[in-house]
Amino acid sequence: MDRYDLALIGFGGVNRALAELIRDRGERLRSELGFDLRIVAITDLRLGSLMQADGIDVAQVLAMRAGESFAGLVGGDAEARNEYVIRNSTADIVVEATFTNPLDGQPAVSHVTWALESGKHVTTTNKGPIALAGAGLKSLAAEYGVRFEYEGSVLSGTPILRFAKQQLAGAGLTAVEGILNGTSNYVLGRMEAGLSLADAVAEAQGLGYAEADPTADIEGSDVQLKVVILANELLGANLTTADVERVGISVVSAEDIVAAATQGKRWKLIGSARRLPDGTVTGRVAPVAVAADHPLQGISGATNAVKFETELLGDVTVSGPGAGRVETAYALLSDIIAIDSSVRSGLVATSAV
Ligand SMILES: NC(=O)C1=CN([C@@H]2O[C@H](COP(=O)(O)OP(=O)(O)OC[C@H]3O[C@@H](n4cnc5c(N)ncnc54)[C@H](O)[C@@H]3O)[C@@H](O)[C@H]2O)C=CC1
Ligand SMILES: N[C@@H](CC=O)C(=O)O
Repeated sequence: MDRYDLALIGFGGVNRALAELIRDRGERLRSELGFDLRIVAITDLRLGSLMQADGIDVAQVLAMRAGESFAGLVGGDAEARNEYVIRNSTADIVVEATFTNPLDGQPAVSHVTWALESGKHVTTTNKGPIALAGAGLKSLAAEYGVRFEYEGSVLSGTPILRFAKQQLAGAGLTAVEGILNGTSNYVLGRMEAGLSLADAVAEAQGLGYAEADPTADIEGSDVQLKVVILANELLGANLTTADVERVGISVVSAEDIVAAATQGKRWKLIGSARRLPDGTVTGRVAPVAVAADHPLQGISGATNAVKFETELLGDVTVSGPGAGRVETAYALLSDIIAIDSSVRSGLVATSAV
């Protein structure tokens, strides 16, 4: 396959960054990866829908200003006609990057369902579909002979899901623990520097780290979804969010931060999943004041880190970007590379369109 056509569902920070990568690095990606990427459809609540089977002029849509809509363009419509576009566009791959809904994953679960049912591969950075409907969507992908990829759902562009599945296979993974949210880690660091919680959150929003509703970052529900994903994907569990106890960083006051610093400690929001001796898997999210000798103490800003506890290797810790528009767009690219690999090895078709 020498080209994949993409439908972008949601055109916010992450999918715009993917479009910019295609615009700015298309040639380089082609020579490094052996295929072209072309965008043939976009939908967004604020812009509407656009379908152009011969390829959308990416520079033109990236230059559109707030308040403009796709309605005036050939193949454009003022409404985000997600189901129609997902089912009827000529895309090989649907790229889902709408808001994460931590309650039921909708409408992203439907977006992924429609794409798989219409024989299109899916890549998503949206945590809702995999944490809240992962098993069903994976079965659907298998039924329709397409790939469902979601590397960016945990640690954005840092490829810890594939790393653990492929490189730690057979090592006897027993627990996963880490800093899994870039916004809260950034905010805690800025509060150490004297900023208020609200000002620090505003900075994280400006940098593209925060969820559309940053309560998910601050109150821990974003990490709760990620703990569910890690437990189910890597520890063979079947957890739901109700199984994962959750406390967010709003309980940590400026005074708590100063008090921890006087003891050489730093507050971190830690998410963990652990297999107990009886085989059950537990999950937890809570802020912890970690001491200087803790491997996660030095992880600052939007950087995240995960410690994998294994029977054969002991602890293996991976750190890298946990949030950010370009970093997360890279996760989508890594998923497309995984899809290409399956297509080239004959495991799946380009798409069933
Ligand atoms: N920004 C980051 O660092 C990371 C983000 N993610 C996830 O990636 C996804 C996208 O993130 P961002 O681009 O940062 O969010 P964003 O808020 O910048 O963009 C989301 C876009 O989706 C659109 N949208 C929402 N609901 C829609 C619907 N029903 N139909 C059509 N369009 C819709 C919005 O208008 C918005 O433009 C989210 O689910 C987020 O949790 C995952 C890892 C890191
Ligand atoms: N808002 C999230 C984005 C990635 O999942 C974070 O800050 O980690």
